[in-house]
Amino acid sequence: MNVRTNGALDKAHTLIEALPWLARFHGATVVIKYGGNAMTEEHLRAKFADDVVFLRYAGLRPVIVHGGGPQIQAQLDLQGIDSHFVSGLRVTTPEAMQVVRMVLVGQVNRDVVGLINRHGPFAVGMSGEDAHLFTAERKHAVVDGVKIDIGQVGEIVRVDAGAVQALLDDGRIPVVSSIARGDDGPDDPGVYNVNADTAAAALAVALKACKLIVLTDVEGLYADWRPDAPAQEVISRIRASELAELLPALSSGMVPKMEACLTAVEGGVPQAHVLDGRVPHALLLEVFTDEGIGTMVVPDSDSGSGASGALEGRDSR
Ligand SMILES: Nc1ncnc2c1ncn2[C@@H]1O[C@H](COP(=O)(O)OP(=O)(O)O)[C@@H](O)[C@H]1O
Ligand SMILES: CC(=O)N[C@@H](CCC(=O)OP(=O)(O)O)C(=O)O
Repeated sequence: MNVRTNGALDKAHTLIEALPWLARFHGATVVIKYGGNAMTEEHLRAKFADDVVFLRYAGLRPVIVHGGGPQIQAQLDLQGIDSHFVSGLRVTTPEAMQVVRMVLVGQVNRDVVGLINRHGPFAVGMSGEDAHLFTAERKHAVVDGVKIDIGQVGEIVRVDAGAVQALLDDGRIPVVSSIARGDDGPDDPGVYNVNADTAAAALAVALKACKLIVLTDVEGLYADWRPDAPAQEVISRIRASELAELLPALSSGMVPKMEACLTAVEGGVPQAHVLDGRVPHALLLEVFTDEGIGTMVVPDSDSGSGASGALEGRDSR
């Protein structure tokens, strides 16, 4: 066998490794939260779009919910509007809300749609306000047992996924901004800012997705996280009850991310993942390889033994 044949065999092996996953996920809905580095670095942005369109051609039904925290922050800074975070959520004044909505719906959503549509007429953008997709009520943060007003931040109380389902049935890739319409009486400000991880989880539950995948800028959930500490250990698989125990000890952006994974799994989504968006083709590595990558959250009832053969490797990680 020559070197060229070896290379071809490697490629064939890679394709065959994907076979059980292709069979398992054919026709399944996957909700992907797009954010972090994967969203800001040009070469990763192109690979993300390749992966999403690959999933679609492979017979899955991908739905994108995008973030945009850094883009919002840049615009707030430019306009001299003060903003800070409490428990991973942006304190949102009416002035900040206008910027959040403009940046997410008018800028980031358009960018993501354009990126995917380089491959063809797949992506259709929508705000969570459209067709009553997300309805929210005012959310308060609780710090050390004290309730704190964080402005126009919403807690999703209803999801009407009809418009998203219709787009999926039409072969499209819905791209959703995490803005919700308000519906809480006379004080209702009309529109709420929702953390994008939280919005993705709510949509994954409503769509009965087979996976929620959250892309971020770390390898996954670190067992003992400290900023700038080298070589930290990533938790590759965690059950819902173990995660619930760990949640109070988590900090910053990981709080809404892991809460989102827990909400999804407790709401019936069989697997929720946090993946490193800095790794090129992270999505394909998670969905179509035996090992998977990042952190996988599973229900307590998950036995950890796969259906057969190659599935066992990853399902028991
Ligand atoms: N246990 C943990 N494991 C991993 N990252 C953590 C942990 N606790 C806090 N973090 C921080 O959370 C950040 C991810 O949240 P965030 O910056 O909001 O991501 P994104 O922009 O992708 O939504 C990581 O970059 C890291 O600084
Ligand atoms: C309430 C709240 O915090 N909303 C977020 C919405 C965007 C988001 O979640 O973006 P990332 O996923 O990039 O962090 C914000 O205003 O930044």
